[in-house]
Amino acid sequence: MAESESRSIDIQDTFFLQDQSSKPYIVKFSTTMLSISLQNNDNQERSVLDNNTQLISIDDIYGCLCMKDNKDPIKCHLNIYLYSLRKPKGIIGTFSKKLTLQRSQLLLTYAKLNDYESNLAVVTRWHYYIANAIYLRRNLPLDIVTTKRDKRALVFVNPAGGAGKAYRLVMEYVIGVWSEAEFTYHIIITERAGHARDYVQSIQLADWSGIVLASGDGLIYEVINGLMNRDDWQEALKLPIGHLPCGSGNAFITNIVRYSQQPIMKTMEKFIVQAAVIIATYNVLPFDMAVVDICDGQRLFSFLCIEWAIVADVDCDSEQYRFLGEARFTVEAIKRVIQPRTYNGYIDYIPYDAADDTVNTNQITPNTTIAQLHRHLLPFNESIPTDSTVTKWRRINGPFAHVLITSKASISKDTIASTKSTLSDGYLTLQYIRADSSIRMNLAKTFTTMSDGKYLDYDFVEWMPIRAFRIVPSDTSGNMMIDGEKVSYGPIQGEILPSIGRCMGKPPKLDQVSINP
Ligand SMILES: Nc1ncnc2c1ncn2[C@@H]1O[C@H](COP(=O)(O)OP(=O)(O)OP(=O)(O)O)[C@@H](O)[C@H]1O
Repeated sequence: MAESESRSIDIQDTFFLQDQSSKPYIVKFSTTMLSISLQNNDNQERSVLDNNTQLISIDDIYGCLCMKDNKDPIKCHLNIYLYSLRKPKGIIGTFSKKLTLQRSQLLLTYAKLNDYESNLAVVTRWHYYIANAIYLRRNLPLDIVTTKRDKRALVFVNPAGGAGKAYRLVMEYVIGVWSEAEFTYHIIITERAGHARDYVQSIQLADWSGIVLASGDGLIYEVINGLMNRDDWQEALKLPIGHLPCGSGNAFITNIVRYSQQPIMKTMEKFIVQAAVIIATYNVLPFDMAVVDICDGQRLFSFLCIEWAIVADVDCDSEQYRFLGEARFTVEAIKRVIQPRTYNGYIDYIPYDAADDTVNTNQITPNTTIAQLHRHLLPFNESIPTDSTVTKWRRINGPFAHVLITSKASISKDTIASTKSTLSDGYLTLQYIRADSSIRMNLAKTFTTMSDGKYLDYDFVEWMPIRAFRIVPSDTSGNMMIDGEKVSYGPIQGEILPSIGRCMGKPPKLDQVSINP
């Protein structure tokens, strides 16, 4: 079927609904909507549902499958899978007006013709139209459509991530959704730290539709750095990355869901289903990264944050409470607020200026070098000029209590560190708190308002959008982290790489329709 033809389909037929098997319904499908109406005796159609519930938006359908009836040898079913805002089930739904995202299914039964093969042929045609409409509404970039449509996603499951439940969560909550969506994949269970990084350095890029990490943010960082370490990193970067939240922080998928404007599901089980549906029906979205040089000479790539001071200490030292899952950060933060440390050194930075010359991702060709991405940074042995009349660089001297540089809004599921950031806004946000006589009180206020980012409103928290930075600690030991992974302690510098990554996400939904099939 030509693409132009599939974009303008308009089909209708008569089906039975699973729970109302004696009444025929007229079902229409028109690329963006499925409508269901009861057929009257005089063959007229009549809406069976109230005004809010008679239409199903294609945006809320994540898959459909044809199935044989297990009793009647002639009937064929079209099972349609939905993930949509609905009233909660049971007693909560009776009293609550709030809608929540839920999986549901609509079973349409076809039995108009006299034999199973003929009924199956009709249902197969419906399946084809609906599946194709789901694919087309994803609006994928041409290179993905032409080279990746029949490819599987490479999925890494980290059995050591979070509270160690990744494999169980994937089997219990993800595989079913992906079968219903006909999303194909190949699973690898990581055997050690560094396994996924090594693996992606030698994959054939053409073999895979994308890479999915069932893990926390640490494995995403590993895979991004594995891809960036390839000679063909320019091509490798085009593989979309998906995230199933199975770690402690799970910031990557949190930022993706935030961007989609869907409510973020509270429980781990519902959150992973939400991510599985996004991945199965993903749009390709760009995300910002940062190139980061560390003191031992390594050049690394960050998608989330560069931590020093108290946040790095909390992140690193909470490893001992890994069995607590996300709660590990809270336990360590309380300890650190009671006994705060001060961190000496200085921070150089270039303020963000939208008019600045930055790397345009469309300009990245197979010949682009990493050095060409790295526009503002100088070798560590060259000091940064600080005369503001001749340079864009500025300096802030410590001592500090808190220093954090982020490229996304959320640095974990429960922490918003930059309320205005999106997936790809083209800047990093530098924030810091000075170590002064109110340090304990200021840190207590900060940690108790991090869940919604309100701490950024306090006068003692300073923050600004920046293009590049260099942090030079004067202490010789401590914790320095990139995306939650510990790196060598010492001077660290970095620069934003706008929109250089691709992720499996969902654009904001402007026309959300409420459904109740
Ligand atoms: N089989 C394995 N055994 C031990 N460690 C592993 C294994 N596979 C991966 N890792 C390492 O586990 C580390 C943490 O992984 P991950 O990010 O998935 O979980 P997390 O740290 O709990 O979550 P978050 O990063 O969101 O806080 C990563 O650095 C990764 O290299």
